[in-house]
Amino acid sequence: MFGLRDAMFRGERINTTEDRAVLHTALRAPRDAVIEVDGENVVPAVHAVLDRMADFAGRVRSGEWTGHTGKRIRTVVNIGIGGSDLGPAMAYEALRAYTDRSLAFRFVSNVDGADLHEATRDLDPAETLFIVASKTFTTIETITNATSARSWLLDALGDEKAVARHFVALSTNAGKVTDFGIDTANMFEFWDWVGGRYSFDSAIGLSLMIAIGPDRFREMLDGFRIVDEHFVNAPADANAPLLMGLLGVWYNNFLGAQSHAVLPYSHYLSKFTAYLQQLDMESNGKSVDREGRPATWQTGPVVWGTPGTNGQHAYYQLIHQGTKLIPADLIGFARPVAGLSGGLAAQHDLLMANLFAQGQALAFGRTAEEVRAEGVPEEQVPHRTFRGNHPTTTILATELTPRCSAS
Ligand SMILES: O=P(O)(O)OC[C@H]1O[C@](O)(CO)[C@@H](O)[C@@H]1O
Repeated sequence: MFGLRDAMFRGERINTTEDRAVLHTALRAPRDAVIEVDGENVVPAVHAVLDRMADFAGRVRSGEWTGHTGKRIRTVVNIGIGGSDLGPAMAYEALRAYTDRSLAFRFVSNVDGADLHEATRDLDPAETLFIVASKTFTTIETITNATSARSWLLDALGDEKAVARHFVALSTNAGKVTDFGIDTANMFEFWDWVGGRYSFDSAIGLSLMIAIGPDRFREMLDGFRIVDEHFVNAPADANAPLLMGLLGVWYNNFLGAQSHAVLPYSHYLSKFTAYLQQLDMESNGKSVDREGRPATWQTGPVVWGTPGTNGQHAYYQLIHQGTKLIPADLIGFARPVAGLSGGLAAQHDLLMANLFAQGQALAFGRTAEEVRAEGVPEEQVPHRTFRGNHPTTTILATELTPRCSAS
């Protein structure tokens, strides 16, 4: 495992089926780092794109970048799917408290025309910027939605030249971007060594950078880097990514768990589990090993969950009292986000009390004796008993900030 980890950080082609490096970690490397792919240091190119993104994001945020008619951009619509949607959409929600509230952001992914319709029906085309996010620029959903968005814009503005002010592309494929009709001057590139599901701190994060600003975006990259360095340097028995991975192997293969619940006690993390589903299930959705031989072990669980406390009133019953073993991660923050005040900030204590109570109940359950001691009639005792001993991990941070969100 450590050998593969180190090969990954060195930029070796550990993705053997696509013969590629797996180097999303280079996206958050400091300016003076040297990370080579095929003998070329990729860090200067990473920072050149980050600088271009920062310049563009700054101009949209300040109003200097206007639409074709000279109106200020008011809404940014990201069109993408999979990693080109889930990452920026999740991070935008997570960091909403840090976003420029004078701008609106929408994320369109589904090829169902209703998605684009609902995202644009109340918008003024002259004030709308579309970001077409696609690593390959061949994905049918994204190209279809981008084509429809261009028609929507041109129907209103009636001039092909408007496309240059209202469309930018995020991609590795300059040829396809040009074929689509977006000038490569309006393209922010990334590279084939960035896997789609790991891409939101590449150019794919442009919508997020416009929302939170370049400085906050860089703080987020710092958070990623802290975890990268921890993963490389921490000893095995204190290495959080390693331990969490091993716990997954343990639950799945030795305790027979079929799924893994991720339960954030933060409304801002409402899209976190959906993002993790791609990260984990697209990565581990395999039934052969690296050499193509049938796997004789469980490769990955079904990842699922929604924010607490909503789930408590829906499916927690099955976690506590059902017949299945469902390991769970409970995620919470000591402080509410800065934007909350008064009674709404005070509700944070109630939220966190729920998290701690759930962790306790899942671990220790409620024995028949405890239930009887509460005066529950004997015939009700089996129905009120919780067996406990459900594996959980409680992940606590001080506050949901850009740096912390990446960790
Ligand atoms: O960014 P693209 O090339 O449009 O791909 C979108 C998504 O499709 C996939 O390739 C798989 O369907 C994902 O890995 C990727 O995130």
